[in-house]
Amino acid sequence: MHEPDYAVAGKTAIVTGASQGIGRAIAETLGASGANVVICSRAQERVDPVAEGIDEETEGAALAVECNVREREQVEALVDATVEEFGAPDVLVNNAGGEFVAPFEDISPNGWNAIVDLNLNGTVHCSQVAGEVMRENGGGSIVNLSSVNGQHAAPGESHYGAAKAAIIRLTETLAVEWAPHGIRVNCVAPGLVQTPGVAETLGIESEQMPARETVDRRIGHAEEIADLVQFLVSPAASFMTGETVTAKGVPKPGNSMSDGLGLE
Ligand SMILES: CCCCCCCCC/C=C/C(=O)SCCNC(=O)CCNC(=O)[C@H](O)C(C)(C)COP(=O)(O)OP(=O)(O)OC[C@H]1O[C@@H](n2cnc3c(N)ncnc32)[C@H](O)[C@@H]1OP(=O)(O)O
Ligand SMILES: NC(=O)C1=CN([C@@H]2O[C@H](COP(=O)(O)OP(=O)(O)OC[C@H]3O[C@@H](n4cnc5c(N)ncnc54)[C@H](OP(=O)(O)O)[C@@H]3O)[C@@H](O)[C@H]2O)C=CC1
Repeated sequence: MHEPDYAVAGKTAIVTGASQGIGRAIAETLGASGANVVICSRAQERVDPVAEGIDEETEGAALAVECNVREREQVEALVDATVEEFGAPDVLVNNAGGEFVAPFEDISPNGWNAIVDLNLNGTVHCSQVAGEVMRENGGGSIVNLSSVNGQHAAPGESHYGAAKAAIIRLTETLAVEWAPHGIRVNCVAPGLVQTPGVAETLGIESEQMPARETVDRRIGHAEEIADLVQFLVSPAASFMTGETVTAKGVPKPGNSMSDGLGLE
């Protein structure tokens, strides 16, 4: 009888931006399933406790590395540290990302570059550097974090939306280019998920629906994105590459809008 295989035990996974929020949930989920997890953020003291928790409370092992994904040399050091500690990465989750909400006319060149650099170029650096090791090692699996903002327009999200849309096309292109190397590349596009970053950026502090009338779905949990990522990097998703999977919850009862986020 066939049983689905969601196993990641013994795999080596790099998760960027894992000091909190979705990245932390992904790292803890993979660790709980027995993966060796390498996590990074811009501050060593913020990733250390997460790695300690994974080491102490899960089957998996963890290594915490300070790495700003916008800096190519730091990404190279991250991958070097991974290889030294656990061997070649089997999994890369490009989760580090962020934004500020502002009208297009109020975004300075530096502000635009900061968001594109973090979300898009950070994904490029990590994919190129880790991808090289994966190719030499005979394969792997990459998951990129896009957003519903990469699929639909929303006011105040021009820079972030452009970067997250580009990540979707990058996912598709790498899936084609790296298929011969045994590397699957997929993407997840979450709707609104309760994280410290969202609380800070959008001022949403609780499970309550945002005040904005158009947002008609409940806010997601980071673990609901982590479970999807685990599926995508597992053997159960061996027939999937180049896909962007949206996870944005079901519309509230009685809602007649086809897109529950109200984004056009
Ligand atoms: C309900 C809806 C449903 C919406 C439906 C669902 C949508 C989900 C939305 C959630 C998305 C998330 O990603 S939530 C996670 C968000 N978390 C975060 O963003 C926290 C992480 N933030 C950061 O890392 C940073 O603050 C980040 C914004 C990337 C900038 O990094 P830097 O350190 O390089 O940036 P800074 O030096 O601070 O600033 C760089 C430039 O950006 C400008 N800048 C910074 N903040 C600015 C602002 N608010 N307005 C204008 N400009 C700003 C500065 O003035 C600088 O430009 P100059 O003055 O010209 O020099
Ligand atoms: N939450 C949501 O509603 C949604 C989130 N997303 C995407 O999911 C991902 C995670 O979001 P979320 O958990 O909400 O974000 P948070 O802001 O809560 O967490 C962001 C994480 O990224 C790290 N980080 C930020 N900048 C860098 C950098 N330059 N280099 C390395 N690490 C960095 C932060 O750590 P530190 O500060 O310690 O460096 C932190 O661990 C992002 O890509 C986001 O765009 C997409 C759709 C919806």
